[in-house]
Amino acid sequence: MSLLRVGFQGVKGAFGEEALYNYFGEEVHTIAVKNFEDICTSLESGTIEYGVLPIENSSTGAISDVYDLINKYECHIVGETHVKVNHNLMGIKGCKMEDIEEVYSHPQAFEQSKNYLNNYKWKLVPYYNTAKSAEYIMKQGNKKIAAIGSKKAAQLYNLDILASNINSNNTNTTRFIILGKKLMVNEDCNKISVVLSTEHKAGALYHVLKHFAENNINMLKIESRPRGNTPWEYNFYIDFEGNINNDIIRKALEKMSKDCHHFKILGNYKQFN
Ligand SMILES: O=C(O)C(=O)C[C@]1(C(=O)O)C=C[C@@H](O)C=C1
Repeated sequence: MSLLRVGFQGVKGAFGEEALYNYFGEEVHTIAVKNFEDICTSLESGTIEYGVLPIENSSTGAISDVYDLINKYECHIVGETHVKVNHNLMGIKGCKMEDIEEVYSHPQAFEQSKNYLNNYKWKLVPYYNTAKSAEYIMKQGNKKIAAIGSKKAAQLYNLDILASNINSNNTNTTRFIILGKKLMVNEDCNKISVVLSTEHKAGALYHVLKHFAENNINMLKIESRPRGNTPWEYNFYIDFEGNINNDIIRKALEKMSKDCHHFKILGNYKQFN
């Protein structure tokens, strides 16, 4: 039997890899890619059947690049999972705090560890991914550079942890989405994500959102992102409860789409709890 090919960003020890195993279990063929966008292009080309991307963090909010990607590419959200994210400062064996001059990590990790990092004057170097930063530190073998990442990354790349759990918030959690090529709906799906844009006129968004209230549909989240080529116009990403095979939901979605310029169902999946 051939294993499912599932992609994550980074290298072994990335939080994305942990999310992947949480969702699919260990019996999968994992494929590591360099950038978030590579997950979407790999789905498009068929190199992977599913991909895992971080979309939101409990302390720092939306991961905007991923919001933009799921609108840009023909991919769909087929699931979600949460990972408790604890960040650790790590350096090569024998490295001491006073040796450190530069710290490598993903910008999200810097943001999530802001309070701790504010106590030091280190140069923060944004890098592809937390685990990729740990791997880089190992390869450099230089005591002046450290990385921020998972405990697993420290173990895998033979690094010493100099400070553990440096995240500002001890409930720090990242929500990951599972992307597939097609919309997948079964009776367990209870969360829907859509992206839409409206005309730039008074009441336009209200006319879309009123369908939620009128049909007693519970909205879970709304996020806005610039549309890019039309300054000061926005795409709205909305998560709400429901299954698209339900008549009330289907009719509400039809009406909503008529009140929008752009309307795309991103996915119907089982909410993580
Ligand atoms: O997966 C990783 O290790 C990453 O570096 C990415 C990422 C992210 O983009 O949010 C994943 C989880 C944490 O929130 C910090 C960083």
